[in-house]
Amino acid sequence: MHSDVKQVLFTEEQIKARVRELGAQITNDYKGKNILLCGILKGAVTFFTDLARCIDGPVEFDFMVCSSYGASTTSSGFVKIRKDLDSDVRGRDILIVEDIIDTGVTLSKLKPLLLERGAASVKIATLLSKPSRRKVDIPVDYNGFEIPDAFVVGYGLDYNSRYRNLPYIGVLKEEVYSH
Ligand SMILES: O=P(O)(O)OC[C@H]1O[C@H](OP(=O)(O)OP(=O)(O)O)[C@H](O)[C@@H]1O
Ligand SMILES: Nc1nc2[nH]cnc2c(=O)[nH]1
Repeated sequence: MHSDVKQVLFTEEQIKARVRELGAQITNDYKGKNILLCGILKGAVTFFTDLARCIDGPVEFDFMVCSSYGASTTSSGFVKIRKDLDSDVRGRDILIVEDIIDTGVTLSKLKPLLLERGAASVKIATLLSKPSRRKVDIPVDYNGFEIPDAFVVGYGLDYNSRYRNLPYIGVLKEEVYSH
């Protein structure tokens, strides 16, 4: 375990097993469909690549970069698209892939946007969800794990751009924040 981490919430093995379950569920639900898998960079990248390999069926990849302002305090947080999808989404079955849903503001803006653009369907897969932090009610179609209101890192999630490469999900020691 990294010396900055005080507790491992989910081990590499636990994550792998859960991602396999989600992949099987998605495979079953999307039979006969061609999924446009949309990863929200950067945090989702690890989950995205693992989940994609657990889906048995046709999948295309696309990515977005978003940032939100005011999301932690208000449901009317502003979400800026820093990099848009390359694909024309009209008539496509989109599965948005996120690492974590916190306030829900990011997805509450993205989902209607993709539907407005003419997507046939838009569903959401997230590795982690913090329901106690929700400001906007957003239906989550595939959820890896519900977690309490603790700041977690690893498996794509960062603190100050670090720890994304940890293979597990962990809680940082308080002293790491106070420096
Ligand atoms: O539910 P919300 O409160 O809207 O928060 C969730 C968003 O915040 C995180 O991204 P972040 O802005 O940290 O960027 P990153 O993925 O590049 O780390 C996460 O990946 C989601 O996109
Ligand atoms: N890295 C990281 N980003 C977040 N964004 C919202 N909650 C979290 C969290 O617990 N960890």
